[in-house]
Amino acid sequence: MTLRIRDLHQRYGDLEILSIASWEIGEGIFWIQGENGAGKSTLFRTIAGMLPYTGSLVLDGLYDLKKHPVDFRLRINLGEAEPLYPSFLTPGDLISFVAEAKKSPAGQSEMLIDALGINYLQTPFGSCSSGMVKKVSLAVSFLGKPSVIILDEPLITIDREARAALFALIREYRADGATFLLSSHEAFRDEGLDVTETFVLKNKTLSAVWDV
Ligand SMILES: Nc1ncnc2c1ncn2[C@@H]1O[C@H](COP(=O)(O)OP(=O)(O)OP(=O)(O)O)[C@@H](O)[C@H]1O
Repeated sequence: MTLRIRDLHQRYGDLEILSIASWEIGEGIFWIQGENGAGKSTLFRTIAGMLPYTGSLVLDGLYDLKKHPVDFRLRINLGEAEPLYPSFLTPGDLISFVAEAKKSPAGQSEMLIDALGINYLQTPFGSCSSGMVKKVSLAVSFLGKPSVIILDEPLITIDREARAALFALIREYRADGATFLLSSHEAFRDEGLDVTETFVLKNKTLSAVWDV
């Protein structure tokens, strides 16, 4: 079992966004659908250990986020839908910092920088285009040896070449055992991605979708 959720509740103030009694996935590529505001980004941030929650989240059958926060976070990466970084920081700074935190193997940062065409390593984020910021956020979500990579709306703002490079990386990491949770309002059908299962987030919970 790659990821197991039990009795997960997530709220902002008095507003409950998630109430998931039980959800489990093995290895694969999972597409998470949902209308605007359904709570996909909230779900992803919660699974990535970025928001307080009640319930249990277990990765690889071994690491409970509450009991093993460091081991859990080392093995799960999140690429945010609309990433925001301090304007004074450069892509080079961010990539080196995350590479160290994620125990990235030698040469991996350079491979990702090259694959995604990141050519403004020393330009502060404040002067980078939104597509460049997004490419950097995608690059850092592949650093280390993650069991699960969550990509929230990975296709927004990136150009055609970066899109092709992203799908190639997803296929490569999947072949190496990584599991993906992807959200997108666009279908992935034409991209040659073998989606294992599709779920829809609706009424605060996840349900399987059989006929997409
Ligand atoms: N920090 C926050 N504080 C309070 N409410 C929030 C916060 N973040 C999100 N919400 C609310 O929680 C709900 C779920 O938002 P979320 O961004 O998770 O949805 P989403 O499915 O990712 O939407 P979209 O497809 O539009 O990106 C929305 O009603 C949103 O307004």
